[in-house]
Amino acid sequence: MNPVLHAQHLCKNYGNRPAVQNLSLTVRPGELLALLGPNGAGKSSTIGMISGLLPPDSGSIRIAGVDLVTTPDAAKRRIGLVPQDLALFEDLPARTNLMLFGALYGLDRPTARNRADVVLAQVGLADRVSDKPAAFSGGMKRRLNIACALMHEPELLLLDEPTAGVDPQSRQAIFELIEQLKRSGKAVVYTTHYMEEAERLADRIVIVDHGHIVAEGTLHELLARLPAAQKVSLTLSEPLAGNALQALHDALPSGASLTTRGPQLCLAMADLTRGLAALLPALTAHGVAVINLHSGRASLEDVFLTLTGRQLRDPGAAA
Ligand SMILES: Nc1ncnc2c1ncn2[C@@H]1O[C@H](COP(=O)(O)OP(=O)(O)OP(=O)(O)O)[C@@H](O)[C@H]1O
Repeated sequence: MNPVLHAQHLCKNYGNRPAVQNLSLTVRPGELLALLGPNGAGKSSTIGMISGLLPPDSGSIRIAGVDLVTTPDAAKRRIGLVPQDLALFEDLPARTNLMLFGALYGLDRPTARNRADVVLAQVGLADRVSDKPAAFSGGMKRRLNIACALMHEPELLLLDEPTAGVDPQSRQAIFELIEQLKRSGKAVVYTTHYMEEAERLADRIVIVDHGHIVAEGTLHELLARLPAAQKVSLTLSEPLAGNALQALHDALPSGASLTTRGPQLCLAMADLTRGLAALLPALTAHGVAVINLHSGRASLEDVFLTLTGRQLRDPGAAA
C-alpha cells in the first residue's frame, strides 16, 4: 500500500536553535503512528511542517503522492489537522462551526450541512448540534475540534495532543473514535507525551528527543530493545539517601537497572528473583521498609530512559 504520508529528512531551526533534525516519517492507510517525546522534543514543529503550516528548512513531504511544498493546496485537501490549541468559535452553534470549516475546505452549503451532521454523530455530539462550544466541557470541545478536521474527509489526520485537559470519559470516547477512523482507512499521526496513549493506540511509535528520532518500531520491537522486559516496582517507607542508593547499586548483580523517583524504586533485570534476593537485604540493612511491591512488564518510559538516561515524563507533571 502506498504511504499517505511520506516525509523525508525534515529539518527546522528557530534562529540558531535546531527544533527538528533529519526526521523522516511514513504512514500508510489505516495506520496510526504515535510521535512520542517530552516537552520541547519537536513534535508540534513536526506536525506544523507535515500539515503545511510551517515551511521546513529542508526535506520533502508528500501527502498521498502529492508534494506539499510545491503543490500545497492539493496536498492540504488531503490533510485534517487537529491542533493542540482549540480552534473553535465559542459563540457559534456546533453545526455552524463545522459548516464554517467545511466552507474553508471548499464544501458547498448543502454538502457542508450533511457532513456536519455525519461528523457530529461520529464524535458523539449528535444531540448537541445547536449548542455552542462555550457551554461544552473541555472533552466535548476536543471532540468538536476533531470533528472540524474530518469535514472534508481527509486521508491523513494529524492529531496534536488531542487529549490534553480532557476528562477520562471524553478521553475514552476520543480513543474509540480514533480506532474507528483507523478502521475506516485513515492514516493518523498522533503526538503525545503520554506513553499509555501511544501503547494503546499506535501501530508504530516514533520516539523523538531534541528534534531527533531516538527509536522507532512497534511497541513489541521497542520493548525488545531493553535488556530486561520485566520489572518490579517497590514503594519504600522513605526516599533513599544517596549513600544507601549507591550501596544498593553495589549489592545488585550486573545487568540490573535501578531507578528511583521519591520513595518509588524500580528494578529491571533479566532474572528478577536474583535481583530481589540482593536488593531486599540491602534495603533492610539501611533501615528502609518495603510497603508495597508490584511487578509488571517494562514500558515505553523504560525504553526512553534506557536510550537517553532521562525520564520521558516530567516527574512533576500530572498524568
Ligand atoms: N515559534 C518558535 N520560536 C522559537 N522556538 C520555538 C518555536 N516553537 C518551538 N520552538 C522551540 O523548538 C523546540 C521544539 O518545540 P516543539 O513545540 O516543536 O516541541 P513539542 O515536542 O511539541 O513540545 P510540547 O510537548 O511542549 O508541545 C523547543 O525547544 C521550543 O522551545
